[in-house]
Amino acid sequence: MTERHVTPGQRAPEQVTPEHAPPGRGDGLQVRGATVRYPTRGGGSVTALDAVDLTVARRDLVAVLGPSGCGKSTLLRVVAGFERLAAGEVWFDGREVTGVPPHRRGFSLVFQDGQLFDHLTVGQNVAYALRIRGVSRRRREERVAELLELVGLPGTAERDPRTLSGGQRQRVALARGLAADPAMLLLDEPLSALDRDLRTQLGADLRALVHAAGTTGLLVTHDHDEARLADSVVLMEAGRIVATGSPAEVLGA
Ligand SMILES: Nc1ncnc2c1ncn2[C@@H]1O[C@H](COP(=O)(O)OP(=O)(O)OP(=O)(O)O)[C@@H](O)[C@H]1O
Repeated sequence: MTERHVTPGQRAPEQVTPEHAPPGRGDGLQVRGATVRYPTRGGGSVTALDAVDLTVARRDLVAVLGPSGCGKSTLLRVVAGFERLAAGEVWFDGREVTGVPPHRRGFSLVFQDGQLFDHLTVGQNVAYALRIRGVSRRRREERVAELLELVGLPGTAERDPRTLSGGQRQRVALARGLAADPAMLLLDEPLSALDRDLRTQLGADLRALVHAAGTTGLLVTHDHDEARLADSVVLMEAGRIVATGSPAEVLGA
């Protein structure tokens, strides 16, 4: 993130931060004033996101960290295009995408449990988006081999996903998410279903993977160690961003 060294209350007056720049300028993701309210039973509403500003520079991996219910997943869904905003805007690479439906944003989502298709092979899972796009079989096979290599599972294209470990399945889910060259990779607690060792292993690779794939990543997590893997960390509380900076700045050394 370009405002990596800026935390609330520490902004030098002469500094022009992306928050103050008009949306549309600059590469990467800009969320401006995003507000999401959910209706409650009594006819009122709960504010899940309260005028949130978020900037993610292209090719960075940013972690959104915070306690349960603080609005992390809602923010991720706003970026993905699954939430109706009560106020605010979402821009990517200088283009406003606020009203653009999820499948037209060119972003990929990876969830906690990977959600692989068990009736398909590993390779068919990874190639899924390419097949829908009509990419030739030969090119698909090449790309699948590249991606499986990238996630540390070379030579597994013919495997049945049910024979893989939890960590391997998450790697396949990441490869599948990257197959269509997404402009953004949106990761919702991608490691939390894994046991500690696998979490450490895959976590250590995650930032390198995002960088190697040349994509921009947003990682939602409630785990401090997981957040440390990112280039920068955004800390949320009760629907607001309360700190932004490098992992050391936000979480301490
Ligand atoms: N569909 C919904 N209808 C009503 N309220 C919702 C809905 N989705 C989320 N909320 C509320 O919005 C707030 C933010 O929820 P969100 O799922 O974004 O939090 P979170 O930080 O991702 O939590 P967790 O880590 O537990 O997944 C919470 O108070 C939650 O109860």
